[in-house]
Amino acid sequence: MNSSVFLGTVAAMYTPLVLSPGPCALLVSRASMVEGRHTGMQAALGITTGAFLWSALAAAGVGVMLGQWPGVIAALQCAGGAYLGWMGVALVRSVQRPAQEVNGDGHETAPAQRAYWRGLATCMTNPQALVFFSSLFGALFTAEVSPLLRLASVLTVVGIALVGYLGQAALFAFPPLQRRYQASQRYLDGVCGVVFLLLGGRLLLQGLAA
Ligand SMILES: NC(=[NH2+])NCCC[C@H](N)C(=O)O
Repeated sequence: MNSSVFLGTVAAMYTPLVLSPGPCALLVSRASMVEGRHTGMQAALGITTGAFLWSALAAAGVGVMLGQWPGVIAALQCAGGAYLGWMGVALVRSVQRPAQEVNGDGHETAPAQRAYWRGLATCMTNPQALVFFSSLFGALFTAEVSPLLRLASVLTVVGIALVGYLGQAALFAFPPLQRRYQASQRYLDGVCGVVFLLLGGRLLLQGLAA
């Protein structure tokens, strides 16, 4: 496979992952709608850092090795499940709190900075990312792939993540969308929370059963 076909394959595989709905997309869109574009962008940067780490691991061949150590996959599934579940519980609980507190700044000392770390943690424990980078994507990097092409692949992933998630952050900071979200925040947060809880629970069960 020549280099441009290889990088085209990387892009064609990764782009649908970025565009598909999931915990990362939820995190960025919610951060942008609730706390504004700056916080949404920090979440996007955190996710991009995670995409960099995942793709670098995959390009270094660790992704495929992971698939051969079921214990590591199981541990990651448990960690990911617990993290998603914890975010789900926090969202569901926020629904019961008085409205101001949900948006309140009292304990949200550095939401933007926190959003970065949340983005990174969400990406690293994202079940979709785990499956993608440890199997499909990891399998691209056979022994013949040169180090330069591996590096270019990582940069391709980082570029797509950056454009995709910063784009989502900008889109959801659009005032009419923000207003609409804020009008039904409790309802949407409850739904997001339950989705996170279900995803997390399923992942945890998979990890424990493995
Ligand atoms: N590095 C990533 N982009 N992670 C996978 C993201 C999958 C999905 N789009 C989500 O938002 O959850």
